[in-house]
Amino acid sequence: MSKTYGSGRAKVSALSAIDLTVEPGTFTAIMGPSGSGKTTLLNCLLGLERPDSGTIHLGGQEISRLSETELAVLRRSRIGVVFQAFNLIPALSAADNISLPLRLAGEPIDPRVVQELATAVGVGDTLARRPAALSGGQQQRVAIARALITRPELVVADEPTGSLDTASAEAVLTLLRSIVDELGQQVLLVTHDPSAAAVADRVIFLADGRWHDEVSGGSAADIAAHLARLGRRA
Ligand SMILES: Nc1ncnc2c1ncn2[C@@H]1O[C@H](COP(=O)(O)OP(=O)(O)OP(=O)(O)O)[C@@H](O)[C@H]1O
Repeated sequence: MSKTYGSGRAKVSALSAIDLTVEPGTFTAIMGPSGSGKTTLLNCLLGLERPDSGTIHLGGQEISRLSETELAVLRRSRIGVVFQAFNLIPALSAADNISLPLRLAGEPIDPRVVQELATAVGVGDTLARRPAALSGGQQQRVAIARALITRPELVVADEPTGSLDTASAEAVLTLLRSIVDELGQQVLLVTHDPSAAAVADRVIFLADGRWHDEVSGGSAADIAAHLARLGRRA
């Protein structure tokens, strides 16, 4: 898959010759220096950007060929997204934030299911509160519950621990790991943090918009050393 921005002298090759298949039940991290194409890759996967050429597969389906309407349905029902900045709606309670994707899809909301999911991610006793009355770690757990409420095949997490203290970050990573191990869903994590990436089964390194290489089962130290070599190259 390739993606170019601009034209003529302003042309930037954001991604070149990337062929990515994210397998069910796996945890994949994407790393790379600033400008290496991580956000572009996520945006293509979410259907927010279209690759110029090539393919993206999700669960055996080629999503790069879907229409805008099909992509909107895909984003609403088959992919859950977690951002660094939580992106919760301030005026809504935690419970209403969690159930928002169902409401937007016009699907019925079962308060017991919301309660069960909130309890599973560790915010079962804060459902009536608005985001401002929650800690950063609690807000991210609410955001993860919101990402999971439609039972998506894929959860995409873009620097989900970037705004959290170390203890909350570790708790969120453990939670993301359990989504893969216990629920069998797949997680794709974009991170600059080698200790976050070490939670993944497989770490893909991008450099200059290209798939550079990958490491499976590496420790945080292995991943940091790899990233440092890439950074020196860039
Ligand atoms: N909308 C755009 N128009 C033009 N160029 C863009 C656009 N979006 C990204 N780029 C360029 O594409 C390349 C890849 O950018 P991208 O944001 O995907 O990198 P990244 O790895 O996510 O970086 P960071 O870690 O800093 O967020 C960069 O050279 C960037 O300047």
